[in-house]
Amino acid sequence: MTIGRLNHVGIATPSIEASLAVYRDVLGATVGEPFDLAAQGVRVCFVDLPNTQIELIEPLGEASPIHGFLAKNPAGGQHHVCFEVDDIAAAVADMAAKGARVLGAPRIGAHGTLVVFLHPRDMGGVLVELMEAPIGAGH
Ligand SMILES: CC[C@@H](C(=O)O)C(=O)SCCNC(=O)CCNC(=O)[C@H](O)C(C)(C)COP(=O)(O)OP(=O)(O)OC[C@H]1O[C@@H](n2cnc3c(N)ncnc32)[C@H](O)[C@@H]1OP(=O)(O)O
Ligand SMILES: [Co+2]
Repeated sequence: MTIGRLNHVGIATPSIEASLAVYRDVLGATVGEPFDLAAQGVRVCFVDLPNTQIELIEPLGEASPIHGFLAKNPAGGQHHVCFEVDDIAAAVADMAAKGARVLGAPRIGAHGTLVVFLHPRDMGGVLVELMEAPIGAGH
């Protein structure tokens, strides 16, 4: 497996509305509309940049996978990086064969394609998301 483009950087925040205001009103970026992704336990808002996206994520309740992160980092902060891959099943098999802990089965992510996470202890302290690139993404 070879990782492809940096699809997005995930930023955990206690308030999507406050964070998107910073990107839109202070930094001048184009921000999308926030939406709930209940299956992943997060509310999401994308910030469009010329070369990638910022993914603002706010927890939907205490069962959210980012609840613990925000308990340790109440102001929020960088949570994960997401790289595109061509074939997520092949990527999962390759990562497992190389000893990286794959966190659960692939599931539909915020872009409507399959995503999977790799444990930060096996990724140099960074939570890594692999995302199957949309067909026709042209990379
Ligand atoms: C919007 C949908 C989707 C998309 O399409 O883009 C998303 O991005 S959803 C994003 C949120 N979802 C996830 O994060 C799912 C995967 N995450 C997990 O399974 C867990 O969060 C976790 C990574 C296993 C952490 O579990 P948790 O119980 O919160 O923490 P622990 O205390 O057990 O942590 C163990 C260990 O890992 C360190 N850690 C935790 N989170 C991070 C992080 N974001 N970045 C770097 N390191 C992290 C934590 O500090 C512990 O380290 P040690 O103290 O050294 O053990
Ligand atoms: Co993400």
